[in-house]
Amino acid sequence: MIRARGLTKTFHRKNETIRAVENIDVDVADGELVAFLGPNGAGKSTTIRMLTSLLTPTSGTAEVAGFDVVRDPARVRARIGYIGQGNGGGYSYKVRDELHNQGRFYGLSSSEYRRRAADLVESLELTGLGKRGIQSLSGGQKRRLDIALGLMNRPPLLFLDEPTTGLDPHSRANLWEHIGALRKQSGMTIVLTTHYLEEADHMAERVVVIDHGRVVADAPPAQLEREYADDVITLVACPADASSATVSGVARCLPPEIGDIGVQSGSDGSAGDVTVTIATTHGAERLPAAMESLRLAGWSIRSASLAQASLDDVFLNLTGRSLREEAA
Ligand SMILES: Nc1ncnc2c1ncn2[C@@H]1O[C@H](COP(=O)(O)OP(=O)(O)OP(=O)(O)O)[C@@H](O)[C@H]1O
Repeated sequence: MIRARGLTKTFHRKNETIRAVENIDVDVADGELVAFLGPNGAGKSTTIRMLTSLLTPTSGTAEVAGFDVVRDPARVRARIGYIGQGNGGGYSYKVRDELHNQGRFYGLSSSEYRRRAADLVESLELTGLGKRGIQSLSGGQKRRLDIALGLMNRPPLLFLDEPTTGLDPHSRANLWEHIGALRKQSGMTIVLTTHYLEEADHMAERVVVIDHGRVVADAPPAQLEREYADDVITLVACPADASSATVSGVARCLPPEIGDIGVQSGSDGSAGDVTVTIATTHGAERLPAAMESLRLAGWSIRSASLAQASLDDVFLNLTGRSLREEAA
């Protein structure tokens, strides 16, 4: 669906040169859901705007839905839906009129756009709102209307630029349910931008991490977490058998291949405890083995916890900065 090579966009403002996107290669297969993840100003929207033919690349090439974005922008636009960051509907218009107008812009016949609008109103839970002015809709309803507008032409490829930013958690979950259902119905390919880590983690099949205009990683979220971050097991133990359990021996009783082991005397609860941390891959599988090894060495386990690697850890390890903190 998408094949971009060396995509670059440089803006010139007064005496300033802004390298918004530098040399991005990206491929998206038919039916995939890919998230572009990165902090504010990373270049996500600029990339999407080049892929949707709204911005001309400074250099590089992109084929989208089979057509070159520079040579054949009209054919690209006929095959995509694009939902930008702002709400697309005109505020003084009514929901149904906006949908019908969108259908007209795409050259659908009157019966076609009426049928399509009715279907989308139903599947995006906008039933009963057709005659409502757009300004009176809630944030979640407005965003669902945006998606309906982007889908009027039945595009095989949908671009969503921060679809859930500004929505409360309930509306975000609800929007995702709708996107998931539409995807199931139509097998649509989706490319979205987000800085919500959980969203990229749970919804996307592949995450393209973008920082300072460059792709710094591109893989399924689980693979990124395996390759660029560790799970951390924390065990708090106390000696069950004082004769064999020594603080200095605690690391030795764990198999060395389990991961990077740290040992500290004491815990929040008691100075007689020992706190063991293990940075490792596949933490969930290794946790029981670590507990068993400690038990066999004469420790009794007071508590065990597992912090699984997240996309924020991935971002931190790749860039030295926390995406979560930057977003906050
Ligand atoms: N039209 C423009 N003129 C000048 N600079 C621009 C223009 N559009 C974007 N930029 C700059 O390019 C860089 C990338 O911006 P872009 O909007 O692509 O980032 P983003 O990752 O989408 O950020 P956000 O998450 O905040 O939307 C930023 O430094 C931005 O200020």
